[in-house]
Amino acid sequence: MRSVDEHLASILAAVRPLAPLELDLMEAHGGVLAEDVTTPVPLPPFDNSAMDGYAVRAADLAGASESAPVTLPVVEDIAAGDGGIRAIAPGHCARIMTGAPLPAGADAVVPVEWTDGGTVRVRIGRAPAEGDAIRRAGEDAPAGTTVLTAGTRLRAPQIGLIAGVGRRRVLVRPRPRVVVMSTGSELVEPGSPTGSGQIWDSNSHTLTSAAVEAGCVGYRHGMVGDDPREFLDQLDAQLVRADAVITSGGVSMGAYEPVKEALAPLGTVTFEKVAMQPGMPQGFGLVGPDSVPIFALPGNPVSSFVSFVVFVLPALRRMQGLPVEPCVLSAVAAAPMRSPAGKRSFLRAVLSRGEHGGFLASPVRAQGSHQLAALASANALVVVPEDVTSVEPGTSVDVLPLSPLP
Ligand SMILES: Nc1nc2c(c(=O)[nH]1)N[C@H]1C(S)=C(S)[C@@H](COP(=O)(O)OP(=O)(O)OC[C@H]3O[C@@H](n4cnc5c(N)ncnc54)[C@H](O)[C@@H]3O)O[C@H]1N2
Ligand code: MOO
Repeated sequence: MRSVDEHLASILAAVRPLAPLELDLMEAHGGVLAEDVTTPVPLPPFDNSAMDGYAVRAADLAGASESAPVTLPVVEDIAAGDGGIRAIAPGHCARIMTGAPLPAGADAVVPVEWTDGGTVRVRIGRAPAEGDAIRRAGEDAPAGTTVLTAGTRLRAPQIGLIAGVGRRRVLVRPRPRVVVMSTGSELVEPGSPTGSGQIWDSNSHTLTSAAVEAGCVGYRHGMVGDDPREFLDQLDAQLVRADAVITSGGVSMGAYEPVKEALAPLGTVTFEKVAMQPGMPQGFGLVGPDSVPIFALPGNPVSSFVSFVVFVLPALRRMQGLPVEPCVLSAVAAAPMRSPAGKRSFLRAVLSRGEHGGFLASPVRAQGSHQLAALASANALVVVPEDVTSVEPGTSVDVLPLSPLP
């Protein structure tokens, strides 16, 4: 039997990062930056007001209070976007709005709430300190600063930042397009009634969602029956839109194993027994003229999801130019756990904060590779190494979190 590490290494050796493309920001969203982004201007680009109020010279208001307010003439109104060059002389002030450029000579902004709101003269009942309510040019990032580095996932704030430094297009590794196909003549599309012996196709939904959560574009092709010819035809039609293909089912020892029967003769996809639980039967290889990676995962719902986490996720990260090492946490086992000798087990568990701030891993009650409800109640996988058959409560275990940390 092949080890988990050997199987993963052979996958990673075959998978390359996608070529970077220059994309418009809205298309780049979700991709991974393939260049460093430097701001050509300071951020903010000019000194401006943080409040709606009055731009003043702080010295003019020294000692101002509610009982001894100071009245200043208002020489002008400055709105956000106002492009003129403005200045205030000693003993004067300007009405100013949030985001408007600070006039020369002003060194503080008094919020309108401290005043009577006057437009010709204004009475101010509190003394500001120098610099109050002023946003200085470059205080967020001086001109020439690298504000984002290659390898950063472009989520909403990063997209906003690139727009904020004036760029419309950016070089990214695009989101890999992942086609997901389920096989099995027992499968029915959810929403349609099942007949005797039939079940609804959950795997294509799980795996497409997992691909999207991994930063990819997911194309759920849905189900193919148990005919290898039909499977190959449909695969062929899907390859035009695929950077990777994931299939589930049809890879074990049964009489009808369409994925294995269709792909094994190609000579570019190999089927292995991997020493893990769940997820033992695995296929991986390259298909089509563009050598698209294909992951032929086992059909049991928990097995296919665990296989995704252990093998597909690192490959999809490699395709995006991201580090592939999983985030492994250390937790204390809250209950006993068992694992077959010679296999690496991935037990479904709930990770929580323990009494002393560390993590506690509580295995969920049902550990069968068909038990989807139990999987959905878990937020982590406890990894039990090949040479360990029993884990006692209170001992330390490695854990792969499946969702944001508790
Ligand atoms: N004689 C042996 N039998 C089996 C072995 C073995 O080594 N020798 N391995 C077992 C293990 S481990 C696994 S895992 C499964 C893998 O089987 P397949 O990949 O061939 O998958 P299927 O037989 O098509 O389905 C297995 C199971 O999963 C259900 N399934 C499949 N697709 C879906 C889907 N899209 N949505 C929901 N459920 C799905 C299917 O109905 C079966 O119950 O083989 C064991 N057998
Ligand atoms: O290895 Mo199978 O994936 O246990 O059910």
